[in-house]
Amino acid sequence: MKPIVELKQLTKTYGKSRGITDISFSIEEGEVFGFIGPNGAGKSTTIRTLLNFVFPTSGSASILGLNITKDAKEIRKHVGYLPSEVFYYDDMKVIDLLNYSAAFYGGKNTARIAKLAERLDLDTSRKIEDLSFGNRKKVGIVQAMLHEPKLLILDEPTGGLDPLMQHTFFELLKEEREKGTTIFFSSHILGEVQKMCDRVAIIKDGSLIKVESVEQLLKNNLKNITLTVIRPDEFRLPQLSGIIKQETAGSHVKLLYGGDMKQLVQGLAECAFTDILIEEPSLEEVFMHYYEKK
Ligand SMILES: Nc1ncnc2c1ncn2[C@@H]1O[C@H](COP(=O)(O)OP(=O)(O)OP(=O)(O)O)[C@@H](O)[C@H]1O
Repeated sequence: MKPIVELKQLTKTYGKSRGITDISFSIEEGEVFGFIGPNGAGKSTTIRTLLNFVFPTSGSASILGLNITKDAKEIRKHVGYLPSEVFYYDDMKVIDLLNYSAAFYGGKNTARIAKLAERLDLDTSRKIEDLSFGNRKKVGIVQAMLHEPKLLILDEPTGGLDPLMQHTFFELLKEEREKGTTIFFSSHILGEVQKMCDRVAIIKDGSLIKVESVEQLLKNNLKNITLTVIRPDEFRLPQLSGIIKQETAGSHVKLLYGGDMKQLVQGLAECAFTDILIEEPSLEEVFMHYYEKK
């Protein structure tokens, strides 16, 4: 299958300030692809570079086989973009802004606008200046989706939406996915990524740490192990390379373990403990492991 988005060593520096360095990954058609990283990691910079709002310092990227700098105008026609912060001309009515956006894509899309607004409970007759932050976000969502783009790029899409609206929003995304739309969204909320995405790229300090399927990330053989011990202060674990983290809380010794299970069992055979609990770590713990590793 041909990638719909492809980044090759994409780098963007802002003067002396680091933006992103050597980012390479690709997104296949029809995928829901998550882009996750802590604040300042470089998610928005990557997205803004892809959409030609800022110019890459080096490297290249393509969307739908088109070059992000040379063919930016053509790319815009097929992409729906929701920025992390939405700014509008305040004295415009919502419906006028949305009609104006539809005209930009060469259509009217009246029925689609009305349907999306209804789903999101957005009153399009109101002036933008009268809208709350969350309602402005809804305007951005309708704007991104109204021309039924092949690719949706959403930068922190749920910020400002209440939980009920987040649910509706994800339902909308699922419907888009079923239609074959490719979705690329950045987030720092792990639950969202786990729920929605096929694959995920993890970014930290401007560099890509990992690209992995959500399923594989959770299967990465990391285990949470809790040992109940009789004398915590006297308890000594054997030196095992798979022990990533160890902490003692009361009579419990907790390990994050990522090594060979047989070695662990053999090592523990010498230890004094009364109970053992082996659990899958949460996606959050898996991510923290990657964030902390570099
Ligand atoms: N216009 C700019 N001028 C200078 N430096 C910038 C600019 N925009 C971003 N940066 C820097 O680039 C790095 C990446 O920032 P970016 O906003 O892309 O991160 P992010 O992952 O989107 O973070 P957040 O979740 O906080 O939005 C940061 O070090 C940031 O300070």
